[in-house]
Amino acid sequence: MITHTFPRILGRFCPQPWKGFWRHLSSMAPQPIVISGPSGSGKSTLLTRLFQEFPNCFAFSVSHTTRKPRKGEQKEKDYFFVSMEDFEKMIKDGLFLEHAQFSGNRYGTSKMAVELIQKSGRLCVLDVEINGVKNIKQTDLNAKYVFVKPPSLEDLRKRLEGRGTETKESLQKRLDTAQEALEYAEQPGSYDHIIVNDDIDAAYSQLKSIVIDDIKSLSNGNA
Ligand SMILES: Nc1ncnc2c1ncn2[C@@H]1O[C@H](COP(=O)(O)OP(=O)(O)OP(=O)(O)O)[C@@H](O)[C@H]1O
Repeated sequence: MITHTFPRILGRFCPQPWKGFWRHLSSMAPQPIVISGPSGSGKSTLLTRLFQEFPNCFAFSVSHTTRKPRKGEQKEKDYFFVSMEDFEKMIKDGLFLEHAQFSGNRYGTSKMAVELIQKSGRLCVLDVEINGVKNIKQTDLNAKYVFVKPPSLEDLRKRLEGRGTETKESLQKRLDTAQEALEYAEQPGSYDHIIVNDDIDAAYSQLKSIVIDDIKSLSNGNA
């Protein structure tokens, strides 16, 4: 029931980009949502549903990277492409919320990227792995931390196999990493909300209840 009535009520209030004008000081902006969980726990499935139900309300922050743009990638839409020298200067100046290195390239989420979204009148979503969560917690970003938990490691294995994206090695690597993420999530205070993604509809209702006040506050800011 809730699933069917919410979109009708809130769809009217969500800001359109052309209407969007940030009327609050950034300190009054809705909290960014940091979502984390083992690969295959269902983050993308849940977020896709949320973004579809509330179009123009959410946006992912754009990361900085030192890797070269791939064909079709757009500057400042897919990534902020920067040199290694500039990236390292940004680290030194404390401009990143979190950053990491993969295959010789650096990737990071800057404070500016989050602020740009807040100024556009959308709720910023950061989909990050466990180290990203730990790093962001060291900063002054006032975020909501949400963990998406699979019902069990066995379910997680089945889902990853069912998704058909993994080799035997990458599947095992993801399951090992999952164990670490689950242990961290069990520590008191690690997350504000833990969603057990057993039944997808129930998990989605829970996610929606976590962000619904923020969606309403966007509506008020743009009314
Ligand atoms: N509650 C659920 N019941 C059964 N299958 C599910 C459920 N939630 C998600 N799935 C399926 O599990 C698989 C993994 O989900 P998804 O790709 O959303 O995970 P993810 O956490 O975003 O992973 P990654 O971090 O690797 O992108 C998908 O095939 C999805 O359809």
